[in-house]
Amino acid sequence: MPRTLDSQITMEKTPSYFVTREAPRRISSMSRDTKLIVVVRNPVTRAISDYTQTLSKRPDIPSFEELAFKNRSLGEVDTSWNAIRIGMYTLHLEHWLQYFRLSQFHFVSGEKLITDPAGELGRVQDFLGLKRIVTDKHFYFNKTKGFPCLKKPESSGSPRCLGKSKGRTHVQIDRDVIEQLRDFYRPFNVKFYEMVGHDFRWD
Ligand SMILES: Nc1ncnc2c1ncn2[C@@H]1O[C@H](COP(=O)(O)OS(=O)(=O)O)[C@@H](OP(=O)(O)O)[C@H]1O
Repeated sequence: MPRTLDSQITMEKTPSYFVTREAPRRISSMSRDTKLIVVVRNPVTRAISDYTQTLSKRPDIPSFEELAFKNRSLGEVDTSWNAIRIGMYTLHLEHWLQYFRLSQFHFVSGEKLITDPAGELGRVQDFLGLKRIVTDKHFYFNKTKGFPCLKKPESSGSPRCLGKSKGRTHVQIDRDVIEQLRDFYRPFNVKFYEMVGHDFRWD
């Protein structure tokens, strides 16, 4: 991490920190006061998004259903498949809480980040102790992309949306499979809401 002045904060992100076993120990040995921001979304949608991304790189992988279940008729979900395991947020959080206090975490709703980006980023700025500089006036809804985009990023004068790999059309998954996964995740979600004191309303 680069050195910073007292008036500066340094941010670093990678999607896999939250689910990487060694990450909390390594980060806490670097700084125990680090603030941690985690974007979470409905784990069922997350799993489908994850699969859609992998499929775009490796079109020959088995179907979502084949990977998601050990035994579909018995409803046995394969928790060793990363796309499933990552969405079991309580498992990961419990491990992080051996190194950090819950008050050091802020959980961003992946759903609200799309429907109300300014509101969600307002809460991030509050958590970081920053003035609310990023507000509604920085975003517009891009109908072609189907997502909010930045009106004018700092680095250029023209609007900017996230790239093609963000916001892909998801693979169609059978309704029953989705129901089975919802049932599977429900107890994990409820426990997660209790742990973080916020109901993300994923049901
Ligand atoms: N503004 C805006 N534009 C486009 N996409 C947006 C935006 N805000 C949030 N999202 C959601 O971000 C999802 C992709 O993020 P990833 O988790 O794949 O990113 S990363 O791996 O952490 O870099 C991506 O998930 P998918 O829709 O499943 O592709 C989006 O739903």
